[in-house]
Amino acid sequence: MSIPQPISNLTQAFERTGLSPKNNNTVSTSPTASYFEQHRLAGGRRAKTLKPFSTGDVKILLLENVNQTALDIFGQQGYQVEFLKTSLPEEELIEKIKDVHAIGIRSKTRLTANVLKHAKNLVVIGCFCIGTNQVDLEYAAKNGIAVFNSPFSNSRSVAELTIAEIIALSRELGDRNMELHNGTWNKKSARCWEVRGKTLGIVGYGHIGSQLSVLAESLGMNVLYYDTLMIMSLGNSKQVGSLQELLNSSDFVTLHVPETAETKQMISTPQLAEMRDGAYLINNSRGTVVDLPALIEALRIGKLAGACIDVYPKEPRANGPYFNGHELLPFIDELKTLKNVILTPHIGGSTEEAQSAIGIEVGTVLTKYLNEGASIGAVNFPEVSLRALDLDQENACRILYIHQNVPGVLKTVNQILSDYNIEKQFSDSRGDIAYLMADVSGVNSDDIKNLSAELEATAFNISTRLLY
Ligand SMILES: NC(=O)C1=CN([C@@H]2O[C@H](COP(=O)(O)OP(=O)(O)OC[C@H]3O[C@@H](n4cnc5c(N)ncnc54)[C@H](O)[C@@H]3O)[C@@H](O)[C@H]2O)C=CC1
Ligand SMILES: O=C(O)CCC(=O)C(=O)O
Repeated sequence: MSIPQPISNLTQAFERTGLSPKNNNTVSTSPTASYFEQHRLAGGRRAKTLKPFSTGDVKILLLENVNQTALDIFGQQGYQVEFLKTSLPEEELIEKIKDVHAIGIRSKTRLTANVLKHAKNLVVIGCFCIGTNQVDLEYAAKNGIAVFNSPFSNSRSVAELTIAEIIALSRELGDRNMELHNGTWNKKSARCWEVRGKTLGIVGYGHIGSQLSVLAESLGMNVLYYDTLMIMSLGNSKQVGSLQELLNSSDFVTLHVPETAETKQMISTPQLAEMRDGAYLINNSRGTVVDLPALIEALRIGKLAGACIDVYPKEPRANGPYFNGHELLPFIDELKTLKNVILTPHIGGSTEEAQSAIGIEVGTVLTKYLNEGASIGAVNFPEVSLRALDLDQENACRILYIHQNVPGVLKTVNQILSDYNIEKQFSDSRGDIAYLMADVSGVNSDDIKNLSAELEATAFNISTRLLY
């Protein structure tokens, strides 16, 4: 596995290749030839390599041990990458985010409005995971920062872990393992079951829930699911009309919903009371979805026969002991005293396959956004893309204009562009934000500077980038 180059080495490498930054405060959007080797246009035409309007280099901060595959992609672009294995405390994050153009995180780094307001050069955020609840998506959009995630690259890993946990709970594997590690032989079958013929209740039948449904049926389980949307049942699974119906009818309940206001503590004392006596609960979604003290009580009184928990209301920033007053401690201390409780450190999506696929997926979309402006797949932003300019298109530039979604913008923009030939143009909006991409020909470098200045000066401007 190659180790990311320190920034100083990268700078030297840029100097050798003549791509050295002259001004570190501006965004370079200069992809390397290798990127465009992979991006040929249909019909054998070659995509034109868009060069930066402003000189400088893209600086990317990657936190939380993002996979090597992403580092390789950014490395090929010649971006300056700073890579850290952990997330950062807020003050350090604010310091580091000040001058980066892109940031890559996983589930722990909180990109709040307070952090993002310091990110003056930030163009794009990559969540190298499914969940995006850790980012203030609205604040980011209003400030012209697109956010991308990886919607399904780790879904299978979570589904497989859940299958393993269903069997582990049913056979009390965690306890038998601990006992033998601690010197006790305890061969027992009482209250240990096969999973065949049991009912699995899935809350949230999205990418993970539906994949899990197929795997569970292959083990001979009956599958029920509850979702706020009407979703096609896979195999013999059945959608139920209410959470209560699912809780009443399931031997295992597993949660696969996102963190939202509606899912906060959706499993608390009343819902636990609705579960079957001796049922099991699995939470591999988000820590806020389950009321942990209520779960602890349900386990303590024997209402539930066991639980698996992968996610917690507040999780440690880095690997290692979480003691020293961490919020997790009181919960874990109580959970440790209970039978048949399996605790994992948020590893649902942590497999080599998932992390490598996520690195490639998010690395690629961030690169496309930085280099071409394509926002397809953004979770907080209008989704816009244009086919590339042809290699032989001289004197052309691409305008990326993020603006407030108010009447009169296009009139103003088209007025500014009216002296040039607009090759193609596309615009879309999402809530208060709109994004216009236009390829304009017949422009020289002075025209490009003027266009940029005029667009930035419009009253609706949030962010303007020009690529040529
Ligand atoms: N433990 C881990 O390492 C991982 C955890 N996750 C968590 O799992 C969650 C689910 O992931 P996916 O299946 O990919 O998401 P998804 O978006 O494909 O599916 C979520 C489903 O939940 C449903 N839903 C939303 N609110 C609901 C509610 N109040 N009641 C019932 N259903 C509701 C949605 O309609 C959707 O069908 C993620 O948002 C993430 O927080 C994801 C990956 C790894
Ligand atoms: O692997 C991670 O860091 C987070 C996984 C997760 O929870 C997600 O993908 O939403």
